[in-house]
Amino acid sequence: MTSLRLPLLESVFCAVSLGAIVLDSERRIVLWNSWMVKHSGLSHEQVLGRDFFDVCPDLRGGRVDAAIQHALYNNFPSLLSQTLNKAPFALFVREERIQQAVEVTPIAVDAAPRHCLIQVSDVSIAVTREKLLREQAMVLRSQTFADGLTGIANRRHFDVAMEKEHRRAKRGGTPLSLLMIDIDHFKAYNDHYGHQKGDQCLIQVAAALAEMLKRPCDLMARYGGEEFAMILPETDVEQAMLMAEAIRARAQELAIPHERNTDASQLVTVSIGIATQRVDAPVEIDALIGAADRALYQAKRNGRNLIASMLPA
Ligand SMILES: Nc1nc2c(ncn2[C@@H]2O[C@H](COP(=O)(O)OP(=O)(O)OP(=O)(O)O)[C@@H](O)[C@H]2O)c(=O)[nH]1
Repeated sequence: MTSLRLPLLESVFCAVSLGAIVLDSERRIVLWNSWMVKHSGLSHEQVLGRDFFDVCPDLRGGRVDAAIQHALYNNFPSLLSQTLNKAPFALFVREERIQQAVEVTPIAVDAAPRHCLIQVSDVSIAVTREKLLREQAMVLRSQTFADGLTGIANRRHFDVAMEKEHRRAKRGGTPLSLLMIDIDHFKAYNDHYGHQKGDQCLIQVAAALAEMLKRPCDLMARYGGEEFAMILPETDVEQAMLMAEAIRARAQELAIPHERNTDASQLVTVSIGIATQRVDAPVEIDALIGAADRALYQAKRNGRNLIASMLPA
């Protein structure tokens, strides 16, 4: 019976679709199954009886080495973390290195010192699927925070960023400015040139103004239909004024014709409202937004293509 069982066991080991290697207590290879032959390109004859680290020199001193020592000398099994050991063995499928999960288990052997079994599973499909899912999640996340028309940050992104920057400004004792930017007479633009041209105008203005932001914490978002908001951390009133003037000028420089604009240029122009939270006078977010809105209204009332500033109360 025993004489039948050994060849049967060996056949089973060779038939399984994962890598199986058995090492004796001297770390010599006593079993190297067909899966290993197929994917390593090393035949039984080339490996059996040889020192494991002569066959796989790259693994010497690494995590697989430590796991083998644990199994042989401390009788501890190990499961190697996949994130740290993506593909320790040089195993390939169609010239692609196989992503691996490796398990090292001590094995008690009758009348001989302990051996160990190394199991290598191909997890390439799972790893690829996981990577794809992660990428899809990132795309979805960026879509959730991006405006569908202009591609800049949307209102939700603005709300999250505003909360964060407001907290940061309070904690760090730094000023925080908010700009509300609105295209002048945009209803008339749509009526005159059509909604599609209106969309193109929004895309062009959004891209040009967003490009002006150079610091990583600055954010431009589409706040409403034809209204944009800019969060400028660590920016005081004077700096915000300079930025707003540069934005106003940039919008006009785009030279988008707007025959129905009351501005003499007959080009698309923007009005801008500024509100700044001073270091010595912190306010709630709503108060800051309210002040920027009122300032924008003031700029419109004063004639458009203008900038106005309000103190948040
Ligand atoms: N094409 C286009 N138009 C939009 C979009 N969102 C809002 N609008 C239009 O923007 C216009 C905004 O008009 P109003 O709020 O009356 O203001 P306005 O005509 O820009 O005038 P002032 O702001 O006072 O200078 C409306 O006609 C909206 O239909 C959009 O995504 N695409």
